Amino acid sequence: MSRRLQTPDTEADRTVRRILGDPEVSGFTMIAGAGSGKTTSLVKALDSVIRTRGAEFLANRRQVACVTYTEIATREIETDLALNPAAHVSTIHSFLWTLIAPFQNDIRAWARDYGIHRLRQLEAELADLTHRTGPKRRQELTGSIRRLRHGLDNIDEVTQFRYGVARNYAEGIVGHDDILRMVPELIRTKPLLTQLVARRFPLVFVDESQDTFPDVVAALRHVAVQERERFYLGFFGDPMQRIYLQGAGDIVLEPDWREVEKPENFRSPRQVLQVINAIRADGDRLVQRSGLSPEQQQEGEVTYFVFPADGQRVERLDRARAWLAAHSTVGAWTPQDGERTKVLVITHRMAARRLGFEKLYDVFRGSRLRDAFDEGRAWPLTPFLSTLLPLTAAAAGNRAALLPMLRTSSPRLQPAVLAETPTADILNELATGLDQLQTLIATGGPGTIRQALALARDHGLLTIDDRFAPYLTPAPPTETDDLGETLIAYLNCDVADLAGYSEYINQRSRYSTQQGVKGTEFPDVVVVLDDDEGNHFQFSYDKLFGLKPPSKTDLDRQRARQDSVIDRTRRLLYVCASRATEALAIVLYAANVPTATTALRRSHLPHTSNIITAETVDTWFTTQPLSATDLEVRRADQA
Ligand SMILES: Nc1ncnc2c1ncn2[C@@H]1O[C@H](COP(=O)(O)OP(=O)(O)OP(=O)(O)O)[C@@H](O)[C@H]1O
Repeated sequence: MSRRLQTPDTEADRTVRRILGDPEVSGFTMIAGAGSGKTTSLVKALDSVIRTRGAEFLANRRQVACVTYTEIATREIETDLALNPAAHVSTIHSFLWTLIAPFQNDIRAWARDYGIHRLRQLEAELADLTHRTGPKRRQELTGSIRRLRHGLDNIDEVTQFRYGVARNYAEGIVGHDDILRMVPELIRTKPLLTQLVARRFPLVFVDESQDTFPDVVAALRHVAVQERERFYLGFFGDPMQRIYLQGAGDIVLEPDWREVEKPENFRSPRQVLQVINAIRADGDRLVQRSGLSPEQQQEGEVTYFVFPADGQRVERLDRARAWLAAHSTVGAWTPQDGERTKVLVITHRMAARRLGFEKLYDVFRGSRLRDAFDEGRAWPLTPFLSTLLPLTAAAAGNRAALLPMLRTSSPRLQPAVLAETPTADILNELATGLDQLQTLIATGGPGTIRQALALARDHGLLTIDDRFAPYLTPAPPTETDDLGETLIAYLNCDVADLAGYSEYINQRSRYSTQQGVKGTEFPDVVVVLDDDEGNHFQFSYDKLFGLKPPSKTDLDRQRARQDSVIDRTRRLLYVCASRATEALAIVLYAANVPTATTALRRSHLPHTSNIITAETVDTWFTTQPLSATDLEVRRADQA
């Protein structure tokens, strides 16, 4: 039985089971703090539905749906449920696609309408440009208009629409953003679809509801209201853990929904719980108490470091970890302890340097794809992350997985092509392409990203996004726009660097972004507070600790009780600090160390009486034999 299912039931779990069977209730929200066991309760609720209604669902081709925020969460919950076929666990995009995929004509009609609407918008923008607008924006708009027109001209030829990251109607690809717009809209406007959702998925549970898109929440609410007798909706979330600006935040209850409380915390040791309650005191003031008995709850450990924000950040962080390994009474921190320690960074430079993708980082840092790069969803990287790297990994170790993967990615394995070309020829061509791709990735070198994409396109391993087309020719354009410059620089990078980036984005390295760490937990956590020379506009630890004055916009927003950069940063710190199950280290990089040290001491944060400085760590470090130093930490990271 899974770890989550083995935990003792809480009052909340019993309440959920009771209201799942109550005809007067058609939904609930479980809004509770970090580590309160929301995901655990979600798994238990799924398990309860499977046990009570699983056989009936399977006989009628129905399932209980669980919508998660990340692929990693999907895999975890599926494992907890032993892949039970009565449950459908998926990310929001994939769930929405499951709902709409059978309605190919509706997809075509929607895509045509939306395409025409978007085309008008782009054409109007182009017409409104004045001579003061630079040539780059004009080129970008012209390119978008040309691609969209091409898509609309060919949309009637598409035999089967598929779901991909970037929109390409000519190839039948509906993009990520389209799905988020299209499916909620169709659910709300097509009564038949509303009924079918309820019939196919009589219960839908949504995890991380605070970050779920408001349109999706509204569409599910619409189904709940329209199909009240047949449909049940459960939301699990925590507004204090909202990371994304577009998240739904609080969920307003319908009259027949219930609010299930879960006041305990089962994850944090005593000192860490004091820290996260203190962070939350400046937010919604929710105070958690431990759900464990005094004997079960550990004391834990919290350590603060304040270091200068200079060129020595990475080295100092290594030394801090070595220092912790030598001084900590709780955490391990040492390289030998493998997976125990997670370092949470807000920008990626530190991880990029250590994991060997600094060139990629630099390419995207200056581009408007920067946020998407940070979150692992920049479209130029998608061919590698979602197709080519998994394909080469499967070719090396799990060949049985290859064909199903190629069936999804390869345009040569689509029914229309298969009907005209001998399958053996197609498979040979794909195998040759894969062999060459493996060799290219193993060899690497400048410009191999361009070579790998051209190779994948020529051998039909995947459909290449239209936007690459001008840059994959032997003579790419010399005059181009911002995006073009980013693409050229990206294509000139080394394909071997993508491995480190992929490890990182998929949370398989020792580093993780603070934005991407929700829902997880680790024994020892280092939270790096670094505004990285003030370039990350959504978050600012300097503003949170009063080291930098709020801007006029921040003040206006605060006065209007709107979400400000300070609120967002506080929530980010809350998410990060609450990941530690044993020991927490907070490393603040500051322009002025004495001021930052004083600010930290004066903050509400507990255990700040002994803040470790760079001098303390450096002095200790110089007296250490080499084996205890950062070299060991560095070697373990690279391994
Ligand atoms: N009833 C329980 N008894 C003991 N431990 C529990 C119980 N429920 C959850 N836990 C443990 O507490 C930790 C946090 O649980 P879980 O991840 O479900 O919380 P969460 O509320 O989803 O967390 P977060 O929102 O912070 O990601 C896990 O290690 C889990 O095994």
